[in-house]
Amino acid sequence: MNTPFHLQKLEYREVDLELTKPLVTSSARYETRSLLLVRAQIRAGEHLVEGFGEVSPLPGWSDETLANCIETLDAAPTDVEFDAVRALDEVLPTVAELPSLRFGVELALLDALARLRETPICRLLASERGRMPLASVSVQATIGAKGPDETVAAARAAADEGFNCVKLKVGALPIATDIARIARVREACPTLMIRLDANGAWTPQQAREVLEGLWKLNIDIVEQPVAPEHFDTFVDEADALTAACIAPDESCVPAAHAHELIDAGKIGAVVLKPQALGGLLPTSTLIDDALRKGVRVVLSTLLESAVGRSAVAHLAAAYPDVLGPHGLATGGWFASDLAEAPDSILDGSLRLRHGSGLGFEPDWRSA
Ligand SMILES: O=C(O)CCC(=O)c1ccccc1C(=O)O
Ligand SMILES: [Mg+2]
Repeated sequence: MNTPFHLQKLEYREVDLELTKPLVTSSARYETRSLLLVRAQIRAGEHLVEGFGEVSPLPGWSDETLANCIETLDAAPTDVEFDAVRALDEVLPTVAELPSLRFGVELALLDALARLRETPICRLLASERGRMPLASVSVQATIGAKGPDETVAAARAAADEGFNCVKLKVGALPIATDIARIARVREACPTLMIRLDANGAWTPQQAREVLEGLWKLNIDIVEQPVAPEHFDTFVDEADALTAACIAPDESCVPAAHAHELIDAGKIGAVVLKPQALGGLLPTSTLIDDALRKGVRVVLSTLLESAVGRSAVAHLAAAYPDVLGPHGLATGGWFASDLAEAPDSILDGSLRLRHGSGLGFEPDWRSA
């Protein structure tokens, strides 16, 4: 990835994509997804290539807004030299300060560079570590905060489609309802891997009660049971086997805190969202850290379009030693998207698109 190149142009378009139904979590409700589709044009020797990226901070998830990103991008210099994509932090420091903007611009550069090399992004990333990429990655079915009957129906449908893991959103409904939902899914699907994501909604006391009642149901991971301000103490006070099932998600932002949590050796798993962590490369540093510490990694999206989802899928594919399943089965939430064909998920595995870079070119004109 140490090919020097010249960034000639960095353009963007604002895109609003409609969701099939509002996404409801314990903390927010989203009806459409607003993002910037970024296009970078790079020159290396006599070769001119383009690459695409997506900037999509999720309102309520971080302080950065699309307006901040636009303002910063408008003011950023182009016509700049890079000796490698990693030089982004020095070459465009204002861009690097906003995680989603850094993610989108870095992705456009990686996509362009991979196209220049005529190789998929996953291969570019894997070859840095002397690995071959995976052709498909294991993914979980993410199920929203629906009532017990609907939750069971969604979990059954996922299991019938071949998913071996579901993640239930919890914390938005009364605790007794959540417990009933989880117990009913376990009863209906005895061999399914079940994960939970509370998005920080429970108080430490509530989380303790729920977690105590859950061990019989064989829950794999509980994402962010309590809010970030309580998370570190909560983990410190949890017994070792409970802590092994707890994974920070919101608590992984900023990335420096994710490094701290991984290095402290107190959690069994970590959820990493490259969109919130500043890009694929900063996330890969965190994955390397987690692998060294024996912490399981789940890669996840922040409700991105096909561009952002593909980027995360390429990162997952670049790490054959990271099993997931990853939080990448969210393409179905979009009524319209930036790729022509939907994500190919069969038997709980997402197949990477063949071709250079991301494996497809979003339609710039109609975006
Ligand atoms: O991780 C997944 O399974 C899918 C993505 C997901 O759950 C999510 C999507 C948008 C915003 C927040 C979250 C989350 O993990 O909390
Ligand atoms: Mg989460």
